Amino acid sequence: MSEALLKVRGLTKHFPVRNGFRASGMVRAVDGLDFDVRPGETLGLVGESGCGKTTTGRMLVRLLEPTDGTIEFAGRDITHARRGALRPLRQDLQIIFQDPYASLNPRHTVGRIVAMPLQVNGITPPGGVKKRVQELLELVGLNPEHYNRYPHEFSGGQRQRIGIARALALRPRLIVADEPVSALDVSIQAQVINLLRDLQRDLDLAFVFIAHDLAVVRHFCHRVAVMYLGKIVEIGDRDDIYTRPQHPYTRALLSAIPDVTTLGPAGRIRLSGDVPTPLNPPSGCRFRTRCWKAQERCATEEPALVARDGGRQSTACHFPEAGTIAADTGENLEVAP
Ligand SMILES: Nc1ncnc2c1ncn2[C@@H]1O[C@H](COP(=O)(O)OP(=O)(O)OP(=O)(O)O)[C@@H](O)[C@H]1O
Repeated sequence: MSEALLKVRGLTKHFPVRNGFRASGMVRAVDGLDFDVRPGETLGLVGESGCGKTTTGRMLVRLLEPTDGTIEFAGRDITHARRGALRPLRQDLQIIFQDPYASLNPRHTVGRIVAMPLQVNGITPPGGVKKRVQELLELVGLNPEHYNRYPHEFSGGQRQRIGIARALALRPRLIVADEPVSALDVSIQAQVINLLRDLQRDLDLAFVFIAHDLAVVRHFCHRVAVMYLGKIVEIGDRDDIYTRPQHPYTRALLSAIPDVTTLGPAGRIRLSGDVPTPLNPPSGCRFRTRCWKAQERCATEEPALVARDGGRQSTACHFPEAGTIAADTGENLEVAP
């Protein structure tokens, strides 16, 4: 098994909440994440809105300063890398944002947008910047002749392709893709996902793929980490997570996918109540206030991520589920080309 490209340990982000000038509390957005990503691998980060996915992604590419924990990339501790040290890092580590409308400067041509990372990093590729940008446009399925056009002249899917071309300009080794298709029509989503998959194969890219849509994650990711209220509650190989989820929350999330109809005897699991506030998360297991299996111990003892199945799957639950999901969930979840 190859060495981890990205190694995250105890990664934490707390945002202070102010009442006027006084700090009145902490939003515990991300609270002690541990995970690795190997070269060429895609790790899916899934969970409901507000569980800390975007905050995690932004810390990974150092757009946000972690409160605690460490981020190691290619054997280097980059947790608190300063501006000068970040420059070479930016080449290896890129981000694609959710909103292809907001993430492209409307006053710049496509050529200028895609060339920006090259120029900021003072890189002149052989053959020149224009040639490289046109190659990149071609690589993501856009017409290189559109070099001088503006973002508003493109559809949503095409704009996301422009964002992908920009992320690829420096030949990164890892891309954090933050909900890259959720703002797009379903038919376009499949095209962009297939593009990312092709690029991954051809360029040996690693991805941290942030999404709330479990069907998309299944199609694209090798491993999956399920987050709830700032914590990873379960992480493992994709097929294990989808067919043998052990954490009640993972089972509930999976049961909400329309095609997963026979989730054991329970069928569709409807979680009661709202996600508690990260300002004051529940003691013990954070999921316990919505968990049908919760017992006294869950309120007092925080469950650790415990590896099972020879380390392929780890679950943070005092009373994990056993057994396989009966449904053949694979085929129905294919994203059409
Ligand atoms: N700058 C900030 N200041 C205070 N709280 C913040 C800040 N950024 C995020 N949060 C809070 O941190 C928590 C996690 O937010 P985050 O955006 O990371 O979640 P998410 O899982 O990506 O959700 P979504 O899918 O809606 O983007 C939320 O409660 C959010 O309100």
